Amino acid sequence: MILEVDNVELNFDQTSILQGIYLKAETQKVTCVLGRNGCGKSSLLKIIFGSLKPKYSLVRLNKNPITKKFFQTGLVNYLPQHHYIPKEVSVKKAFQLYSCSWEAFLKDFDSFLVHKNAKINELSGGERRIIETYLVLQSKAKVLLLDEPFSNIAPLQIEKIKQIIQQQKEEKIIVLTDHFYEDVLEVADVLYTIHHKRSHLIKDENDLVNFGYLTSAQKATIQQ
Ligand SMILES: Nc1ncnc2c1ncn2[C@@H]1O[C@H](COP(=O)(O)OP(=O)(O)OP(=O)(O)O)[C@@H](O)[C@H]1O
Repeated sequence: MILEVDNVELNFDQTSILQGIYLKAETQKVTCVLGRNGCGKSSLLKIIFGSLKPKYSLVRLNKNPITKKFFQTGLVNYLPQHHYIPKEVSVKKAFQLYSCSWEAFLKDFDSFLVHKNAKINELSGGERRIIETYLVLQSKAKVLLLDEPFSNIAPLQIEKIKQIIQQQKEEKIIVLTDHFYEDVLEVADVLYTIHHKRSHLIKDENDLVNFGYLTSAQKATIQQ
């Protein structure tokens, strides 16, 4: 499967945010977007998902234009930056609601056993985020849009999330953005940055310096 988003043009009031964006994502290749705060990464994911209407955009799946909001097709799932599971729902109920196996989850995240009967808002922010990320990753949707899946998560759990991303990419298109750039670089098969409103395909870490995302010193640390 191939997802393409083309010619995105987004303005908020009189301010131009995105212009002429192109992004291509495929199954078996995790596609990542890096960029400075406020460059429009979350907006781009929302535009693909269909929850933000830009001035112009064209989303195609296997070359076929998506003519309605993408989320209405049931083919796409989206991890927003904010919590999305209603706070009164119990942890166990959340797994039922999202048709996901609690037992399978415990195999990867055994420390959550004690939270089985807790309400979701009784968990820490990071614990809640792990569950929300996991439920999106395990959903039946063929296209997954992940906005900051690594933020607020402890390193050991990030490794688990990355392993699940690697498993899921075999059959799903995954587009993700996060500022944990070392983790992003590790999972990324294809990498874009948004710079001066436009998308740029990244060839290597030098590009990330040239497009003003990393300092030379940060680049040197990655290469060690
Ligand atoms: N609803 C809105 N109304 C007006 N401006 C908005 C709105 N949503 C986002 N913006 C602006 O659009 C720009 C892009 O925001 P967006 O959240 O897409 O950036 P981002 O790259 O995801 O940032 P970050 O890395 O900080 O999460 C920002 O300047 C933001 O202030």
